[in-house]
Amino acid sequence: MSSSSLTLTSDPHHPHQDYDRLKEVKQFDDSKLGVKGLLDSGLASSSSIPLIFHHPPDSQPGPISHTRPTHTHHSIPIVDFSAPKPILTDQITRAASTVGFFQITNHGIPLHVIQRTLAAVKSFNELPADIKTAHYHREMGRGVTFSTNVDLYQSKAASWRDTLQMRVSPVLPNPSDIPEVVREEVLGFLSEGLGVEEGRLKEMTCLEGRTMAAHYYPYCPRPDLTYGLTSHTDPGVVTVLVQNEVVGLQVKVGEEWVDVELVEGAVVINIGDILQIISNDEYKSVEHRVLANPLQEPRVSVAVFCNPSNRDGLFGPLPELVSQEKPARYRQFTLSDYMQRKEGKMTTSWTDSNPGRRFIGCERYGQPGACGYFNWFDPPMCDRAKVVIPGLLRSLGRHETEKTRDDAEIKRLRNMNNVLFAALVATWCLFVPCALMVWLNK
Ligand SMILES: O=C(O)CCC(=O)C(=O)O
Ligand SMILES: [Fe+2]
Repeated sequence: MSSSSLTLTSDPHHPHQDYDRLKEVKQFDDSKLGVKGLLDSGLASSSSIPLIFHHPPDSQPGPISHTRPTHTHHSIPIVDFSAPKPILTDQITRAASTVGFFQITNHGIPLHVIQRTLAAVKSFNELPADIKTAHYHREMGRGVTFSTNVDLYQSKAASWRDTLQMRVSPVLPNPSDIPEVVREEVLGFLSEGLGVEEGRLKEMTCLEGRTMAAHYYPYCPRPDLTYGLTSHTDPGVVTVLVQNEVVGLQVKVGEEWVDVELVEGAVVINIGDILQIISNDEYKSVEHRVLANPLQEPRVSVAVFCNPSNRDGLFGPLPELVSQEKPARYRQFTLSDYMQRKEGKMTTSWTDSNPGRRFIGCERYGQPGACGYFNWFDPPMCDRAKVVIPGLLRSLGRHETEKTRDDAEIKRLRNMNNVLFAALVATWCLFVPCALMVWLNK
């Protein structure tokens, strides 16, 4: 679909009589324009953005100051990585067990590497629309997706952001993938801060499943109505993030939303849900969000999520952190179960147009009241497979019906056989004594 044939409702007071949100979300997604394309095609004006991006009035951010950061009672700790080890362990442990976020400086990653990475993400998002649309899809099984909001069909309102997501482990496509060194060291400190062996988290494959999300937050004409990224916690072990010079990331500390201050060259680290569980609640996975960008300059960030790569092993609070005074707060779970619960259930489609193609969707997808989350896991099927597979399935179905009919017939004949045999036996039982009597009476 081209931008000229895309019409999206904008006015919240006069929505089109038959405004169908899911239909408009799908039209927008099928257009493959992304938020940046929407903006460039003039489908969002200085005073309005499409209704699919409007968050419910009670959760809208309201007026946003162009001169943030705002002053709050709290701030996100900045840890100087060149400090002596005991100080580092203390600072990182303290941050991880309170606000769940910290920034590190003097980590040894050259500033130009960070800047180059962010510049590459910006350039990709600013490529001509026809080149970018070729990359736009949300099939997670391919390892790379580019789309507006990974949870576009799951959330109640879309957010003003396009994301390129990549699985970067076990094979790292780019050897200069920045945050690795830091990530390894930081995990070492976090293990030590927990009082467990330095390599403990690494041993549990906590570092090995890595996904990178490169976010692009273009200028939003109505940042008071929508978000760049809604409030969430990260599901994994830790997230390592670099951001450009446009603010927007906020962390919830108590009842306050605290801006993550811009520190040139710093790397932001936050604790994810799995580390909170493994640490038996010593470390905190804290809610954070990104405000829609009110500035002409786009906000760019690159996050690397570290997850255990062993999806079928059991995870839970480390035994050395469980005691009578501090019993286990969580039971053991496998990562597959955990992710399915978080993301939705993997199901295989058997429709004629997508026979055998797997998708991830919320339970009861398509039924009234269900969440509407749907994501193909497998790539699209070729036309020949769409003809051949349903044909084979129909033929299999026919054979199964015939087999069921044959089985029923065999059963009927067996029963009849049994009846006849019983009749034969009965006849013989009557005939033999009769014949014997006749013979004896002779
Ligand atoms: O863009 C950002 O600064 C935050 C990204 C984030 O929180 C995420 O991808 O989970
Ligand atoms: Fe996050």
